[in-house]
Parts: sequence; C-alpha cells; structure tokens
Amino acid sequence: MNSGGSGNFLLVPIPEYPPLLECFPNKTVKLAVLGASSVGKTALIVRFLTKRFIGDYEANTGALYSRKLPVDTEDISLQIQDTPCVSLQDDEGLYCQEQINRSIYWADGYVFVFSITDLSSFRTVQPLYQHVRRIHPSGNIPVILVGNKSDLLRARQVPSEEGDTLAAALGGVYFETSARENHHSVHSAFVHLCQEVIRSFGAGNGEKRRGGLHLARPKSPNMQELKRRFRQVLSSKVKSAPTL
Ligand SMILES: Nc1nc2c(ncn2[C@@H]2O[C@H](COP(=O)(O)OP(=O)(O)OP(=O)(O)O)[C@@H](O)[C@H]2O)c(=O)[nH]1
Repeated sequence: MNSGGSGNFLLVPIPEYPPLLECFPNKTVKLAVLGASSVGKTALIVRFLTKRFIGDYEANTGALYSRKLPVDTEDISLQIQDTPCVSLQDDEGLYCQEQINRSIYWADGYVFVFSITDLSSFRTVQPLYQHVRRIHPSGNIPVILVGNKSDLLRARQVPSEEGDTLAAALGGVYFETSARENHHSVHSAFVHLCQEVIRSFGAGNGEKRRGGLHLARPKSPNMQELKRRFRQVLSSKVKSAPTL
C-alpha cells in the first residue's frame, strides 16, 4: 500500500462524474464529513478516493470532491464535502462555521469522525449530531461513526466499545479506521454509508432534500490541490532523504 511519502505520485485522476446523473436524484449521493480538528477527515477522504495517505497537516478549508462510484449493482455520482473542524465550547456548546451548516443542510448522509487518540474529539460527536438533527429535524439521517487513527493503539483514549455504543445511539454503525495504514476499512465505511443513503432514498427521504442547497461543484481544483500536496510531501521526503 502506497503511503503518503513513498511510491509513485502520478495521482490517478478522480474521474469527475458527468453531471448528467444529477437529473436522477437517486443516483447522486452527497456526504458531509464532520468532526473535530486533526481527526483525519481529509486523510480519510483522500485515502478513500486515491488509496493514498497524506502525511502532512494543512488546516481544512472544506473541499468538495466528486467521483463515480459503483455501489452494489449501480454506479452513483458521489459528492463528498470535507469540512473545517468544529470545536466544543466550555459550556458544551459547539462552534460551527456557517460553511459547515450549509454542508449539513446540503448533505444526504454524514460521516462523524473522531480520533481514538483524542477523547475530546469523541466528546464532540454527540453535540455535533444534535446540531445536525436541529437542521434536519425529521426523517432518519444516514450516519456512520468513524474512529480514526486506529494504528496508534498505544495512544488510544477511546475504547472500541464506546464507539459502538455511541454509533448505536446515533442510529448508525461504528467503523475503526486508519487512513494512514489501510484503505479497506476506509472504503468499507464510505460504501456502507452510500448504501444507507440509497436505501433512504427508497424510503422517500432523499426526495425531501432534493430541493436542498446545491453547492457549486468545482470542476476539479481539488485534484490540483491534491497533486500539490502529494508533490509537497514528495519534495519534503526527497530533501530529508539521506544523501548516499
Ligand atoms: N497515525 C495516523 N495519523 C493520521 C491518520 N489520519 C490522519 N492522520 C494525520 O493526522 C493529521 C490530521 O489529518 P487531517 O486529515 O488533516 O485531519 P482533519 O480532520 O482534516 O484536520 P482539520 O483540518 O483540523 O479539520 C495529519 O498530520 C495526518 O497525517 C491515521 O489514520 N493515523
């Protein structure tokens, strides 16, 4: 498995799915990835879309990614909105930028991410879920809970059982992932959520949101952005590589 710092950096372009399918609402799945700072939201999306890991850290600006994805027997147009971090205030309130509220309103399904090494990021999930419920008070909202950085076992602060319990309380499934080490666990989590969203369309949920906010979908600045970050990681590796 190519990690962020090695292997070829010819980034396999993420095929932009023609907007044609957007006229078939049930073929377009919009996911928002939400969570506290530095839990791995971007790394999870990049791992899922490119099978690679971005080792460096850059504060999240909230990029929108889109690609075609085979789910079960059909191809869907998948859009994933990365979001800036949310933070718990002293009074257990939540600081959520307006951009995040727009993403919550726009999305059909939600990936709540915390780091198993950061108890505070885990404690952010419940108030964040309540915030989503205030924006979508009716219907079920397809969610998954992702405990990331599972490769850092010695730094674990959140037992898996607590992740399972919280996911059940949110009405979703708990996945433990390592965006650094493993593509399969990340892929399984995202595909599961897409299946839940498609199922919710069948239940008539999706239609209510079809009139929802449509974020202007960039052509592919995100691909340039990803290439820049992969090159950045590569050049930093070359510089630090021991001279023979
Ligand atoms: N060990 C390990 N590090 C990870 C993993 N996922 C992400 N990281 C690192 O954690 C840091 C934060 O990752 P990001 O993907 O930028 O996290 P984010 O949630 O988008 O961060 P914000 O911009 O603060 O919202 C980066 O240095 C990543 O390389 C993981 O699974 N394991």
